Amino acid sequence: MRLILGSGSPRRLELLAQLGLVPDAVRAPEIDETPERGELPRPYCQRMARQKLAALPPGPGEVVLCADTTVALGRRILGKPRDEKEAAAFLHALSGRRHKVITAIAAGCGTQRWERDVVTTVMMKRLSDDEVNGYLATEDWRGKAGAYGIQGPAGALIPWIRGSFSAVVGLPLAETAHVLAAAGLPVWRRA
Ligand SMILES: Cc1cn([C@H]2C[C@H](O)[C@@H](COP(=O)(O)OP(=O)(O)OP(=O)(O)O)O2)c(=O)[nH]c1=O
Repeated sequence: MRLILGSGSPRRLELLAQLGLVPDAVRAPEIDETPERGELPRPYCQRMARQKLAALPPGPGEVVLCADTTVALGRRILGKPRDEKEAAAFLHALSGRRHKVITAIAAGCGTQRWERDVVTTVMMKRLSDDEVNGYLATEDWRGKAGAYGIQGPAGALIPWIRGSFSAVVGLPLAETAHVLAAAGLPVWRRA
C-alpha cells in the first residue's frame, strides 16, 4: 500500500515523519477555500478536508491523506492571512482571548473514506504592540491559519492549550495513526 500525502503543507510532512512515515508521494490539493455564507468553523473545516480528498482521489493501491486546519474565534473563521495588514488584524482579534483550532483529516483508499476532527482550545496572551510587530517581522505567520504558528516564535505568545498540539500544528497524530491503520497502513509495522 502506498501512502500519498494530499497536502502541500511542510508541517504535515514533518508531523508524518514524527511517526516514522515518509509518503511515497506528495500531492497538493487545489480547492476553493471560501467559506459558505453563515458556515460554522467546524463543518467548514470538515468540508475542506473532504473536498481536498475529493480533488485527489486515490489510485489503485494508494491511501491518500488530506487535512485542514481552521482557526475559529467564536463563529468567525480566521483563514490564512492575505497580507501583513490582515495578519495584524487577526493577532489583535486573538489577543488576550481563548479560541479554537480545528483540524479535520480525511483519508481514502479505493472507495472507502475515513474522517476525524479534533478541536483544541488555545489561549493567546494579551499582546503588546511590540509583540505584534515583532512577531509580524518574523514572517512566520505567512501561510498559517489565524496568522500564527504555535510551533514557531508564536509559542512565546501562547501560555496554554487544551487539546492536541500536533492538531494545532496541522495533523492530529493519534487520530492520523488510527485512520492510517484502518486504511491498511499500520504505523508500527512499517519500520
Ligand atoms: C494554527 C496553526 C496553523 N498552522 C498551519 C497548518 C496549515 O499548513 C495551515 C492551515 O492551512 P490549511 O488550509 O489547513 O493547509 P495548507 O493550505 O497549508 O496545505 P494543504 O491545503 O495543501 O493541505 O496553517 C501551523 O503551522 N501552526 C499553527 O499553530
